[in-house]
Amino acid sequence: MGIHMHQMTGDTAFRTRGLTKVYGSGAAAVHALRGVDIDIPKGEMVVLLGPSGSGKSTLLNILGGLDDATDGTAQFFDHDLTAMRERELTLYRREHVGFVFQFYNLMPSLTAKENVELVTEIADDPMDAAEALARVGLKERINHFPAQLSGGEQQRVAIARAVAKQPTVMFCDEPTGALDSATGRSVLNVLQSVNQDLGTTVMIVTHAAATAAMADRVIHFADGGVREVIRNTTKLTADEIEW
Ligand SMILES: Nc1ncnc2c1ncn2[C@@H]1O[C@H](COP(=O)(O)OP(=O)(O)OP(=O)(O)O)[C@@H](O)[C@H]1O
Repeated sequence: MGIHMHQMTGDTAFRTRGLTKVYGSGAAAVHALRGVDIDIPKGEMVVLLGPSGSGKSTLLNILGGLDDATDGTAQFFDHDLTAMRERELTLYRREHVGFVFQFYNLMPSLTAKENVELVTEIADDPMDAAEALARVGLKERINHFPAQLSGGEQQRVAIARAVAKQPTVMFCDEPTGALDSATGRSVLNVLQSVNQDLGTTVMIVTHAAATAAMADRVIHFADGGVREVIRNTTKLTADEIEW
């Protein structure tokens, strides 16, 4: 496989087979993933639900190239993530992946625009930082520092930062976990528009079960495995879901 992965053949963004993750060993071993088989078509909005400790974040971290698997395979289009070395995973993350976490991870000493520019400066074909911030509704706030922004606004800066690199996929781990319901709704609205307008595949791990109504596909996790996958025939908008 080449260093650059611009060629992405097929319509399946992710395919895992027997994906297994064991942390530690011996008596202390934790089986976080016990043989996960999933297929995620490109362009979908996917929501992962399940009890605490069921393996959702572990799956997201492996698909995002942040962690390695113990066994099994995880394909990103026709590239095998589980066969990649650290350097290839770094390039995969840089070129294709946007991350959004519960706690926004913004640099406090940088403005909203500068926080986004941290990413656009190293991306291949980035969106203009101001444009990314306008897309998440922060046109008037680009020169504010994180401490001058609300939680929801800070999360939208984090989303703008992820979106600005024009990633193939966005992984969001509890993106609304620290937000009240109205603010959470505005963040989901932004993620929905990224998925619909830019065609970005979006995967959201959440404890907010109502979010499932926005998804194309809902994956229910339990005990390190997939318990059920539901495909929604109709989707609600972020404004329509009930919290
Ligand atoms: N770095 C690690 N070292 C050891 N065990 C870990 C590590 N990361 C996760 N685990 C364990 O793996 C299991 C799965 O954790 P994971 O974070 O994937 O679950 P989750 O479904 O995302 O949970 P939550 O909803 O609480 O975030 C848990 O038992 C957890 O304690």
